[in-house]
Amino acid sequence: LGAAGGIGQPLALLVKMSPLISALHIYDIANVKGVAADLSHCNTPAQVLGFTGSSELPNSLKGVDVVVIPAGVPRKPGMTRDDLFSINANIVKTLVEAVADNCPDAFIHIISNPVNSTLPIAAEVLKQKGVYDPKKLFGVTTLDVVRANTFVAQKKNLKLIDVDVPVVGGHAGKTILPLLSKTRPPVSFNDEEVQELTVRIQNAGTEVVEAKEGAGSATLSMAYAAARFVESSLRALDGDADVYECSFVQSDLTELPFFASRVKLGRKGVEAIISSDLQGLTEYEQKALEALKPELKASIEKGIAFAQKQPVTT
Ligand SMILES: NC(=O)C1=CN([C@@H]2O[C@H](COP(=O)(O)OP(=O)(O)OC[C@H]3O[C@@H](n4cnc5c(N)ncnc54)[C@H](O)[C@@H]3O)[C@@H](O)[C@H]2O)C=CC1
Ligand SMILES: O=C([O-])CC(=O)C(=O)O
Repeated sequence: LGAAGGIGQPLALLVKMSPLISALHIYDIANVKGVAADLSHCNTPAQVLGFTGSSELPNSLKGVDVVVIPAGVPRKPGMTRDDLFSINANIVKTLVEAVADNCPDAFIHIISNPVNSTLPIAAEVLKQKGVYDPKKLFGVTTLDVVRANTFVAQKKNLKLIDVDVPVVGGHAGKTILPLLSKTRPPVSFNDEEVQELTVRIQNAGTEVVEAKEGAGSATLSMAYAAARFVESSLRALDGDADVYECSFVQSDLTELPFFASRVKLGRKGVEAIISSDLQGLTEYEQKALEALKPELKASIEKGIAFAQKQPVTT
C-alpha cells in the first residue's frame, strides 16, 4: 500500500523477483496502473495486479498473507520523523482499517513514519476492530540493522555477509540503539568507535535526507530492507524454523508496550521475543537504553491517543 512511491516501486520490483510470491497486489492513490503494467512484464512467477483509489482498496487486500505499508509523506531536510505525524497518522489509520476489514489474519508491516507512533496507531485500530493479533503486527526497523551491518563491516574491514548487529528500541534518532557489543561474529570496539558508529546509525536516515536535498528520504536501501523483511516473513509462513529479524512489536522486554528487538518468526507471526540481547549490556548501551525510553514512550502514547480520539469507521 503506497506502491507507486519512492519505496513502493523498487520494493515491488524486488518482491516480484521472489520465487516465494505467487501474487503481488500493488495499491496506491495515484500512478499505480502504469507501475503494475511495467512490472507485470518481468518473467518471474508472481502475478501482478494494480489497484487504485479507495474503491479498489478492499479488493487489493482480499486473500493477502502479508501487507506492506510504505504509504505517506517522507521527510525534507530540517524535519524530524515526528513532523510527519499529522499527515501519516491518518493515512496509516485508514489503511489499517481496510486491512482489518479485508485480511485480518495477514502479517502487517508498517514502514510509514513516524514508526514509533504509527505502529501503536495500527495496534489501536486493530483492537477497535476486534482483530488485533500482536504477533502479526510489525514496525519495520530492518533498515537500521542493514545500516548497522554495513557500517560495522566497513569500519572493521569484515566480510559484509557475516556481520549481524541487533538494533533495539525504536526507529527515530536516539531511540535507535545498535547493540554493538552483541555483534556477531564477536568484534571489539573502543569507546570512540562505539560512539561514532552509534551516532552514525542513529542519524543515517538524516544523512540520506540531507544528501537528497528535499527530494525525499531513503527509498532504495529501504526497499532492500523491506524486501528482506517480506522474504523472512514468507519463509516463516512456509514453516522455516530458523527465521530471526529485528522489529518494533508489542513486547514485554521493557516497561514500554512496544519495543524493537530481535524476534523469532513462525507461521503465526512472532514466536518468541529474544530477551538475551538485553542481558549483559555495556555501560554505554545500558545508559542509552534508559535514555531512549522517555522519547519512545511519548511517541507511543501520542499514537495511541490519536487513534483513541478518532474511533474507527465501521
Ligand atoms: N521505516 C523505515 O525505516 C523508513 C520509513 N520511511 C517512510 O516511508 C514513507 C514513504 O516514503 P517514500 O516512499 O519515500 O514516499 P513517497 O512520497 O515517494 O511515496 C509515498 C506513496 O504513498 C502514496 N500514498 C499517499 N497516501 C496514500 C494513501 N492514503 N493510500 C495509499 N497510498 C498513499 C503516495 O501516492 C506515494 O506514491 C514515509 O513516511 C517515510 O518517512 C522511509 C524510509 C525508511
Ligand atoms: O529518515 C527518514 O525520514 C526515513 C527513515 O526512517 C530512514 O531512512 O531511516
